[in-house]
Amino acid sequence: MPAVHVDLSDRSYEVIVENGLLSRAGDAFVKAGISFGNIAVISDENVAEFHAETLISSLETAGYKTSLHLIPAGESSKSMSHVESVCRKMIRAGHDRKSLVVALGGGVTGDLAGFVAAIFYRGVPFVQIPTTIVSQVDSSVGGKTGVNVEEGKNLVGAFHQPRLVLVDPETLRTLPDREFHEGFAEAIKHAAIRDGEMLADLAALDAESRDVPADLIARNIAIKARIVETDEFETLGTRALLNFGHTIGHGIEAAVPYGQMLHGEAISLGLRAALFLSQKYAGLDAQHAQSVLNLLDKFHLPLVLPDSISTDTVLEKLSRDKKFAGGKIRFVLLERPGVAVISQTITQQDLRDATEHLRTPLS
Ligand SMILES: NC(=O)c1ccc[n+]([C@@H]2O[C@H](COP(=O)([O-])OP(=O)(O)OC[C@H]3O[C@@H](n4cnc5c(N)ncnc54)[C@H](O)[C@@H]3O)[C@@H](O)[C@H]2O)c1
Ligand SMILES: O=C(O)C(=O)C[C@@H](O)[C@H](O)[C@H](O)COP(=O)(O)O
Ligand SMILES: [Zn+2]
Repeated sequence: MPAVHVDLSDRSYEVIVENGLLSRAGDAFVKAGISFGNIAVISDENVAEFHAETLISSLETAGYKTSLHLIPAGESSKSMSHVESVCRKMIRAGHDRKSLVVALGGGVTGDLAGFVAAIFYRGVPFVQIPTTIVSQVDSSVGGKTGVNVEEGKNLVGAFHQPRLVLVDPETLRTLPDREFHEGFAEAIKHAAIRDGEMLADLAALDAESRDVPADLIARNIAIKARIVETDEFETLGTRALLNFGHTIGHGIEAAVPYGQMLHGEAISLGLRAALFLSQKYAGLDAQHAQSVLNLLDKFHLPLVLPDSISTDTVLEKLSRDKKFAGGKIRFVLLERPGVAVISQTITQQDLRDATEHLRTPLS
């Protein structure tokens, strides 16, 4: 049973990765010492249809009292208005500062439910039960919670670590193909910045099989956990490495109505742009850049920016990126597989050139 300990002093927690874990969630809660009797399960309409009953019956069998709160599926639900509506429904269902929030779903549900937990009655604990590749390899760990606004991605939120993360890879079986493949952009990101060997393992993986090895998920979580442990609140800079591909990626994701381009799809484009600048400024050789592009392509991820998305809009959306300080952006570049660095010298013109580069067909 792979498990990853996330060591953050009094905010430390376990991430357990195990096939079939959803139906044993109640026991896992008891084992983890979760004593809050009143649980608000937050999920989206798609995920709830497949997985809410299994979770709720396991929690209730273990003695927990639950209520279920649904948001519509998709990125446009990651908004302040849905945060308010979920909070108000939880109050009406009798939840208070002694309640626990459980996020059952992908990154949208996890980010929103985590933010609800951060502010509900000024803060209650929460547990992540991720059901997409994005959320299992990335978003359920690390404590970044929040919502999007019209002006840009994730611009309102809070750091709030979960108490426990339960990953059941079998839940991936019900995920549609597009949503399954998009998540590999984050795994490829982790491999690129910290684990060159994982690039080869991902290249050897059957991109169409839903039997995603628990070990592969756990390796991704461990990469993220080790980085988060060094810089939980992204004040020192090391955590920004996890933003590889996200500067232009977030600009693209926010340049179209939320949900039109999935997070992993936008990050795939953002990774191509970052590889372009890495070749120019960080000495990344063309062969290594091409191997990352081939991997993104293998998981059917987009690599060419549609003409309908204007470079000016992408640049305007990314101008509010949280990594801008004093007019300079911390931009993540790859030197070689497994080794990423943060540059402070990327200019507006570089960002424009890299976005324009995305219009060229792959060589
Ligand atoms: N907090 C972080 O560190 C972090 C990291 C990465 C991404 N994110 C955020 O995560 C979000 C993207 O997450 P996502 O890609 O998981 O999107 P998502 O949560 O919208 O899930 C994608 C789609 O799959 C459906 N779905 C989810 N699990 C399912 C299942 N098991 N079976 C059937 N359908 C299922 C959902 O209903 C949705 O329609 C973005 O908002 C991104 O900014 C956050
Ligand atoms: O956890 C992090 O740190 C990450 O950067 C992980 C990213 O995959 C994720 O998309 C995150 O939400 C981006 O963070 P942001 O601070 O740029 O919004
Ligand atoms: Zn991401």
